Amino acid sequence: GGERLLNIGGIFPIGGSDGWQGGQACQPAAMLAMEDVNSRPDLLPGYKLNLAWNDSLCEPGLGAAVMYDLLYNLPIKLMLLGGCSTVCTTIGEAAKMWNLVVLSYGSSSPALSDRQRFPTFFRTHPSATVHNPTRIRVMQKYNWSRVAILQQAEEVFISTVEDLEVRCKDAKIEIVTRQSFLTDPTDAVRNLKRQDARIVVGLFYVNAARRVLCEIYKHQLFGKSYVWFFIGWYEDNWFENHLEEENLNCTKEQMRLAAEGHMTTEALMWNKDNEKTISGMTAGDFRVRLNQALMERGFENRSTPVGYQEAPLAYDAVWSVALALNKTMERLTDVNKSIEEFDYSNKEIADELYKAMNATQFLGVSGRVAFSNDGDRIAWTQVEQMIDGKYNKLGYFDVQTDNLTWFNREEWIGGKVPQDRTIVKRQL
Ligand SMILES: CC1(C)CO[C@@H](CC(=O)O)CN1
Repeated sequence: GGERLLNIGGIFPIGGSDGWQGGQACQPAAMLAMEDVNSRPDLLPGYKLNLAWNDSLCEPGLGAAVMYDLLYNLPIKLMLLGGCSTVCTTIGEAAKMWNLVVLSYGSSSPALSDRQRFPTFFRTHPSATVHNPTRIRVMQKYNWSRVAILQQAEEVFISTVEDLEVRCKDAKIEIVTRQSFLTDPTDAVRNLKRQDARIVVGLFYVNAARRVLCEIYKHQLFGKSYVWFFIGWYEDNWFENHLEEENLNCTKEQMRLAAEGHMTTEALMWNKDNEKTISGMTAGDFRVRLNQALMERGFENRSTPVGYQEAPLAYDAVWSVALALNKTMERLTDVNKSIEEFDYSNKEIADELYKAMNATQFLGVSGRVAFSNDGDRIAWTQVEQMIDGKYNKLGYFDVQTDNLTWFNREEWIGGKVPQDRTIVKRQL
């Protein structure tokens, strides 16, 4: 009661069917964090953080309209929370006109790691390029120095592959071929076979992944002589679902056979269950509270809403904002200024807010929260392998310390590590 408000804006992708409707779980998660930071007497003393938000449907046009509505109406907002990549490329670029920091909990596009275009953009969601050092590290572990790339022609995968190519060159790993397709992977998969590709990195959305897997089956590009790297954030039995409705002419058994043994990489978005974080909760505690909040909104606990996996990123994004505002207020007090003077044109305060966000460091429910100079989330990744139709954790990779934690659980169909090329035995 009687506290003054510090206002921030929020744009969440909730409705619609394009892109990622992750606001369904991320907006409730953000509200949990709002509750928690506002009940901390040591944070923003004398003030209460207030979030004004609206739904972008993950559409850039509507996202821009929501942003203008937030910024052309009082109260003045001190920062913006953003969701999916397409919306963040729009608001992230426009925000500099209002000297506003934009913090995204749900954007993976590598294009957003560009300080020229997005000078005030940060994200608690890692860029899709976070997988690449992990892919390279696993290739080096098995001495694979001849690999192929198969990708869907989508912006996020095109820019991820560009990053992967640079890293392969640095690591002296030859990319024997790079095949891309729009919707039908038939020709691309056939070309992989023609080039005798054995170790393939596949980058596509989950519906395209099913089409690729069926082609892999038809061209027999699976089994003891092949290793496929797929993306790890598809739903668990993605390769058996929706086969009829997507007109896949492969049976469940054929899809399972083709999928056996493939590896995946993904960014870790949930901290280790039992470690206490800045809020006092463990990630396990957070999961319980999030499930409760989602039940109260009518989500049955069977159907996890879109964005459940990314919910810790939204929770930690609000903590990042609160900590940055807190640090800025302390610094402004030292120079006899107040954050209440911010009016979108006050560069001095905007610079303090930027510097505070840039220096963020804390343990959140999504793990250690820190940003690179491009505003990118620095995150751990995990490697899994499909064994008997189930994903087994093979290890974790921390790119900052170049540390690979490996459990030695991998299994190879032929009983030994597949080769990256045909070995021609010389007749002695
Ligand atoms: C891991 C995934 C599904 C990647 O896309 C993000 C959405 C986006 O980049 O627009 C959300 N998280």
